[in-house]
Amino acid sequence: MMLAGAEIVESVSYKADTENAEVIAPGSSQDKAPGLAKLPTKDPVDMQFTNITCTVNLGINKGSKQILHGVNGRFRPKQLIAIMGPSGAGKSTLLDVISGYRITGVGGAIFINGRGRIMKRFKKMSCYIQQDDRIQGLLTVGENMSIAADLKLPTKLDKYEKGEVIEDILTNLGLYEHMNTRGAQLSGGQRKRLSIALELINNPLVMFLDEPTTGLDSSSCTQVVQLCRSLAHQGRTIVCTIHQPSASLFAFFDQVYVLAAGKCLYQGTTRNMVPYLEEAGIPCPIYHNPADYIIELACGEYGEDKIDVLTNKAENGKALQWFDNWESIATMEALRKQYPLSVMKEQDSGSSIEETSQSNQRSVLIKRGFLKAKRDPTMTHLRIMVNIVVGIMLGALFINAGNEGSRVFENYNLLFAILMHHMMSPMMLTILTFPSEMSILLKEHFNRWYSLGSYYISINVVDLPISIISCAIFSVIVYMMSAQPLEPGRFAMFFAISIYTVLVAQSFGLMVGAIFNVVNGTFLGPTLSVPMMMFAGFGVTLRDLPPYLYWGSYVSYLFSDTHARFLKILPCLLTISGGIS
Ligand SMILES: Nc1ncnc2c1ncn2[C@@H]1O[C@H](COP(=O)(O)OP(=O)(O)OP(=O)(O)O)[C@@H](O)[C@H]1O
Repeated sequence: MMLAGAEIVESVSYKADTENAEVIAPGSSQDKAPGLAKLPTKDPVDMQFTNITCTVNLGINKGSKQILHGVNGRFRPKQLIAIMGPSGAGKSTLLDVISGYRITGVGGAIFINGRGRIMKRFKKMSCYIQQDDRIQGLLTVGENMSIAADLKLPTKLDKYEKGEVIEDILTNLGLYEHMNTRGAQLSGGQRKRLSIALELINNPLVMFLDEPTTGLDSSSCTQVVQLCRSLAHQGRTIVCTIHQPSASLFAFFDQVYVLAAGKCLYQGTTRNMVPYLEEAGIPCPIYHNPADYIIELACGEYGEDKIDVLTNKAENGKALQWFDNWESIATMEALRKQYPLSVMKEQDSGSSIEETSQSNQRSVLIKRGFLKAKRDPTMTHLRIMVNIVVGIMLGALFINAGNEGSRVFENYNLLFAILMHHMMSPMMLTILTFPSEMSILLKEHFNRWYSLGSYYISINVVDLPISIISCAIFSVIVYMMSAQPLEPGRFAMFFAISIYTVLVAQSFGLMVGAIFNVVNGTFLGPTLSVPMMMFAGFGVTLRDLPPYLYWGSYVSYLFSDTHARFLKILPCLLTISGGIS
C-alpha cells in the first residue's frame, strides 16, 4: 500500500512568500536555513522524562484532576521537537512541567544529559517562550533587544560587542529593518520572532515554545518553524507545542511527541510516524496528512480502542524504536560518562541565578522604566492630566471655602473628595495596568532576566517622581483655589497626607493587581475601599463602632485621627505587596 503521508513528507518543496527567507523543503540539498553566527558553546542537551504525572486541584470539595498520566519520553539534542495532540490533551502542561514552569502537583523524574534535573542549573541553559507574546509594546525592537542584552549578557561586554550580538540575531530573524518599530506596532509573526530573538541573546541550549504558530498565517508559521529548525540544528534542543500542523509544516520537525488525554500515542521521528501507524494496524489513508490523521486518532474519531492500541504500542513514551538509529541512542549511564561532573563544574558559571548583578539589573530596569514612562499615555500623561483637571474642578466647586468660617462643612466635604481622589485614581490605574505588566514580569523573571527584588525597587523608583509630581500639581491647585491658609507648615502637612494616601492606595492596587485578574481586581479594589472609608469615620462616628470592630481603624489608611498610623501601615503594605509581587 502506498503511504500517502510519507509521500507528502518527502515531496514538500516550495517557496514561501516570506520577507527574507526562501523556504526549502527539509531534507533537500538546499536545506540551509540561516543560523546565528554565535553557536552554542556548551554541549547539546539530551532530555529524558519518566513517569511524569500532573494533578491539579479543582477547588474545595471538587477533588482533583490528573492531566498527565505517567508519560515518558526522550527529547534528543539538536532536534526540533513537536508536542502534538488535540485541544486539552496536556501539551502545554507537559511543556510547563519539563521546562520547570509548573512544579506543583507534578510527579516523575526529568533527566538532563543523564542526571536528575537541577532546576537552578537547568534554568541557566533554557528559556520558555509563552504563547502570548510578552514584549514591551512601548519600546522599539532595538530598545527591547538592547535592554535584554544589558540584562542577559555579561557586563564586561561593551556596547559594540552587545550590538554585534543584537545585529546578528535581528538579521537572522528578519527583524533588522524593523529595528525602530515599536513592539505594539509589530505584526503577529514579527512579535513572535521578537520573543524568540529576546531569548536568543544569551544563547540558550534548550528552548521551549508554547504554540509558536498559533494566530500566524502560513508563511509566518513557516518562517518561525524554519527558524526554530535551523537554531536546533546549530546545537540547541527546541521543543514546541503545536496544534495541527499542515503537511509542509509538519515535515520541518525532526521529532514528534503525540499526546491524547495525558498519554503518549507516538514518539519518534516525523518520517517514522507513517510506518508506525501502519505497523499498529491503523495505516494513514492515501493522500492524508499524517499529522491530521494522528490528531483524528487521538480525538477518538476512529474509536477509543485505537487510542489504547497506540498508547500500548508507544509504551506511553518508553518505546524508542521509532527514532532513527535507535539502537545507538545513549543510555543514561553512557550520557553520564559523556558529560562527567568535572566538565559540568567548569561550565557552571557563578552562584547567582541571573546573568548580571543586582545593581546592574536595577539600573537597566530603571532606565527601561523611565523610557516607558516618558511614552506611556496612561500611566504618565493621563495621570498628570487627570490630576490637573480634577484639581481645577474641585477648586472651582469649593472656591474660597477655606477662607470662610461658615463653610466649614464644605471644607470637610472638600477634604473627603480629595481623599477619595487620592485613594481611587492611583489604585484603579494600578489594578487595570499591572496585570498586563505582570505577564511580562513572570516571563522575564522565569527566564532569569532579573530578580523580583530588582524589579520591585525599579518600579518604585520610576513611579515615585510621577506620583509626587501629579500629587503636588493637584495639591497646589486645590489648596490655592479653595483658599486654605497660606502657611508652609499647613501646606506641608496637607501634601504629606495626600502623598501618603496616594502611595498606600498605589501599593494596595499593586497587591490586588498582582493577585487578581483585571475583572476581579476592578471589582475588589473599590469594594475593599468602602470599609476603609467606614473605619476612617466617614459616615460612621468611631465612637459608635462596636468594640469588636475597633481594629478596623488601624487597618484603614484614611483614618483621620492620627495619620501617623499611615507611617506604620505604609511600610507594612509596601512589604506585603512587594512580597506578593
Ligand atoms: N489549573 C488547572 N485547573 C484545572 N484544569 C486544568 C488546569 N490546567 C490545565 N487544566 C486542564 O488540563 C487539560 C490539559 O490542559 P493543557 O492546557 O495542557 O492542554 P493543551 O493540550 O495544551 O490544550 P490547547 O491545545 O487547547 O492549549 C485541559 O483539559 C485543561 O482544562
